[in-house]
Amino acid sequence: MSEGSQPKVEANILVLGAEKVGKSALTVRFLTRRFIGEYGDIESVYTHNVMVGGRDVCFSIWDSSCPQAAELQGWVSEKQLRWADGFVVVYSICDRSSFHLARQQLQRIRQLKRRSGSEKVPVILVGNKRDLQHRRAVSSEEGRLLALSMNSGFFEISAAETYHGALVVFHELLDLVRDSRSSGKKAVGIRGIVRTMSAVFGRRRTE
Ligand SMILES: Nc1nc2c(ncn2[C@@H]2O[C@H](COP(=O)(O)OP(=O)(O)OP(=O)(O)O)[C@@H](O)[C@H]2O)c(=O)[nH]1
Repeated sequence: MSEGSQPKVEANILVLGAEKVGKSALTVRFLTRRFIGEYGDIESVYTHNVMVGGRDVCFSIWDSSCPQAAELQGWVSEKQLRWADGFVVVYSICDRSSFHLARQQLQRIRQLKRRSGSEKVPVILVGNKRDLQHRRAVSSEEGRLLALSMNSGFFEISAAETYHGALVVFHELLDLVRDSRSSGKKAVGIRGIVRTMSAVFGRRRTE
């Protein structure tokens, strides 16, 4: 099939994280290649059509706003979880409390996704504001270890400094989403084969 006639890839991406970590800055940088500086607190879903690796991809990106109430800070709603194919969990390397919140959100995503039977969950942990080294409060090692423990991807970027960091995060997440879809199909395929085999052999044993 020529590349042109391949169906468009759709990916719903939920961007999570504490207040002021740079969720909007990361999202807008990916959408527009630009860093604006100040963003409204409005929660938005953006659609972004782009070619990735020769494929037509439609990203829907939900730039979530962090719940105000402290007890809901680590909250990820079932609606958000059902909507999202992949997750970007953002913290600021200058803000330890945002790193702890990221851990809570990663745990909640895995817990809820496991309950729904999803083994592989496409998630990227992002340590933002890497340009503020003099104010660093979370080491790269801590970020890498948290990502490893949660079986998620990991990048330290600066949405303020470059477009490339944002690009890599969303493209890597797209790969994880496509991998999880293909392994999901394989799993169904394998389950289907096992069911057929057991139906055939099972029937023979009882005949
Ligand atoms: N130095 C630096 N500042 C950043 C970076 N990314 C975002 N900021 C600043 O951090 C502040 C918050 O950025 P936002 O993108 O609004 O953060 P947010 O997580 O969407 O914030 P809420 O919508 O309140 O949850 C703004 O003043 C941005 O200019 C970065 O990479 N480096």
